[in-house]
Amino acid sequence: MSDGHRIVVVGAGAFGTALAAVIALEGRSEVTLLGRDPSLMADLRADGMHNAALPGIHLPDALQYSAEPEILAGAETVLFAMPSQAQADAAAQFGPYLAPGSTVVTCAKGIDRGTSRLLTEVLEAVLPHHPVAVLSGPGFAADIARGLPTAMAIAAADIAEAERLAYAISGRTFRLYASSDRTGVQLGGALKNVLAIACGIVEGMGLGDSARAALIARGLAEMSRLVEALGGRGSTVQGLSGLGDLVLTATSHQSRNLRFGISLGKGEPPDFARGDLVEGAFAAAVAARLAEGHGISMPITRAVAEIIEGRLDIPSAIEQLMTRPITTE
Ligand SMILES: NC(=O)C1=CN([C@@H]2O[C@H](COP(=O)(O)OP(=O)(O)OC[C@H]3O[C@@H](n4cnc5c(N)ncnc54)[C@H](OP(=O)(O)O)[C@@H]3O)[C@@H](O)[C@H]2O)C=CC1
Ligand SMILES: O=C(CO)COP(=O)(O)O
Repeated sequence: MSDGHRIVVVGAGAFGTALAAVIALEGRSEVTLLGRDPSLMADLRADGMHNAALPGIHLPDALQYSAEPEILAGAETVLFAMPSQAQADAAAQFGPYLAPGSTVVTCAKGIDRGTSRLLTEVLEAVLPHHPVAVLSGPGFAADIARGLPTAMAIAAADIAEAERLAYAISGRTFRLYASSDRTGVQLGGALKNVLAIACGIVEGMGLGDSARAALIARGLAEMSRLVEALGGRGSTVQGLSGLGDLVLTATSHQSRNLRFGISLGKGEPPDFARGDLVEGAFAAAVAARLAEGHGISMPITRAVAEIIEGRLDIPSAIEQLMTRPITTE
């Protein structure tokens, strides 16, 4: 039975559809998936399946679909599940329809490229009268939508708000842990994508699993330095968003960021058969710029950014990383 909490998930891609499906499966909150394409939403309603984003996965009967932004007026909580670089536009587009005081949760894993700002800052600038929370952590959309056990983090400035959201969104297969560190939780998601690309390069070049483990551990140190520099808690990235998500995406071929890195490592053009979104390819340069601006060392992130921009070849990047001055851990 629903507790009467109403949630709208905006963005009918893989993650938005999976989140809406898993919330509907539990039935604790009423949930509507809001997409921009009316014909897609009509097809989802008719077929109970999103063949483009989540092929072969049945969506729960309780899930409702809409292409009408007016539906937002009835929601206490709104999840923004579009890509990072679309979050500012989405806030401008959907903001006027939001119910007063409703909470907006960014579910994207990235940093705004145009402004180098965190997504919470981007959303707060456009939606100053709405609390802004962050959902991030390890979980592939297909696993979540299939009802496989998954755990993620949800962060709000007010921990009581994070706990309220965790309860409203969690279910038997999808478990959210509450946090008050929005900076740590969102940077954990954004930066792990950059490190997954690095691990893909290592895999594509056949450099071995030991190199991958070193990247994961040293990458985690980079993450926590940037989190602290931007006012978060370094220890946050030792949790689900950060280490948890890095282990997942640095090792699973389901990850688009890992697959992109593998292509780079093999010297092949990336295979974007379905126009795959590779968030780390946007985040690398922004994170490297932020690190430089704050005077902190993020050599792996910087190398990934320079490789993607074509300013550094992979053998030189490896040489640079391996010949840095010997230091303490
Ligand atoms: N896929 C996954 O396993 C996971 C993804 N994420 C994160 O979720 C985010 C989205 O990824 P994912 O769902 O995979 O991406 P997809 O490419 O599958 O879907 C993105 C969706 O965003 C919609 N969209 C784009 N711009 C806007 C806009 N301005 N307003 C409303 N909707 C918009 C698109 O709608 P349209 O079709 O109308 O253009 C599309 O449906 C990323 O940041 C990703 O890192 C997080 C965890 C897991
Ligand atoms: O963030 C994800 C799982 O937690 C999805 O990773 P990719 O975007 O690399 O596919």
